[in-house]
Amino acid sequence: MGLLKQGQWFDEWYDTESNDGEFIRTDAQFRHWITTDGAAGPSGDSGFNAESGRYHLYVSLACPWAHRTLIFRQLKQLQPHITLSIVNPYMAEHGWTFKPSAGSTHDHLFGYDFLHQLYTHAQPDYSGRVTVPVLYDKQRDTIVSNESAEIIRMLNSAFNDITGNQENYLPPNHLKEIDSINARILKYINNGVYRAGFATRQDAYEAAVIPLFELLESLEEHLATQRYLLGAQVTEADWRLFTTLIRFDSVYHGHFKCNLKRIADLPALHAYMRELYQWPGIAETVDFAQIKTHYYASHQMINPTRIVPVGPEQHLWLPHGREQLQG
Ligand SMILES: N[C@@H](CCC(=O)N[C@@H](CS)C(=O)NCC(=O)O)C(=O)O
Repeated sequence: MGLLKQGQWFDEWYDTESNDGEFIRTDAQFRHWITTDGAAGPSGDSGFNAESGRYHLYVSLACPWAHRTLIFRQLKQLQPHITLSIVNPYMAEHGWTFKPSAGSTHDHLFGYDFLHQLYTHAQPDYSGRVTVPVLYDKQRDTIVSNESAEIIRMLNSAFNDITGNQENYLPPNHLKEIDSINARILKYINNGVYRAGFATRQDAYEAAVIPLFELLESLEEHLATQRYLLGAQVTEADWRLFTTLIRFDSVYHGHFKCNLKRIADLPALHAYMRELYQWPGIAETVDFAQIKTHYYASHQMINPTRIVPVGPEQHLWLPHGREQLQG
């Protein structure tokens, strides 16, 4: 684990000491947008037109943020149009690396060994963390975006004319609600598990775990009568929640000490998660071997023996029974 400073790689763990033991996530720095006609998006430069074969996605199968982008590539049938490289799940002194193993690939664009080389290729004096996902433009030879929340919004609509897939996970009449529920889920769940797991003081850990379970319990209640977060239609908010839920029982419960309950103990949430897992094309984006190897083997300060637990047994193909909920 490390970061770049003025284009130089340093092997350093997250600094929590200057923040009272709390893990604070930094903002992604590449914020351009692919649009249908190349017009500038909400941030960044213009000129990133949606085109088949022009863009390349770098992901880790372990990473919940990168997983969002893989899911949207799948849902929006973008596999033939956006090529893919998958980093090795083990992340140590060099950060993310390219070392083909079960499920991981070479860097198909440059043949680099390390993901940080891609960052300095795009910006030689880059300073900051080297994260996945990365959406790369082969034509302009630069990074379009390394912010998953924005990449999935591009994938949701920019390529519609190319794929003919018009499914919209951001229905305009629900946009405000989606943004508002996303913000709570990001703070207390998606990032909450990391704030619990990376905390280096008891109070910082508890300050993350308690509200995490409060929100999970309230979603359990909500999803007992609502099929999806916003009612009858699956939206972006559901997919953003899903990538944390699906990792919960195998890594966040044990490794990150989020252990008041398992998702398997919350019947509505578990059935909801199973429905999303069983959605066409989604189970193939979930790789538990990579997920467990990444977290348990890479975070040596949390798990010094690097032993990867064998369990838990999961029953993700049990019927979800949620068809009867009307929304
Ligand atoms: N804001 C980013 C966060 C991505 C992120 O934190 N990815 C993690 C993997 S799960 C990463 O690459 N971490 C490497 C590091 O922080 O050094 C996004 O959502 O795209």
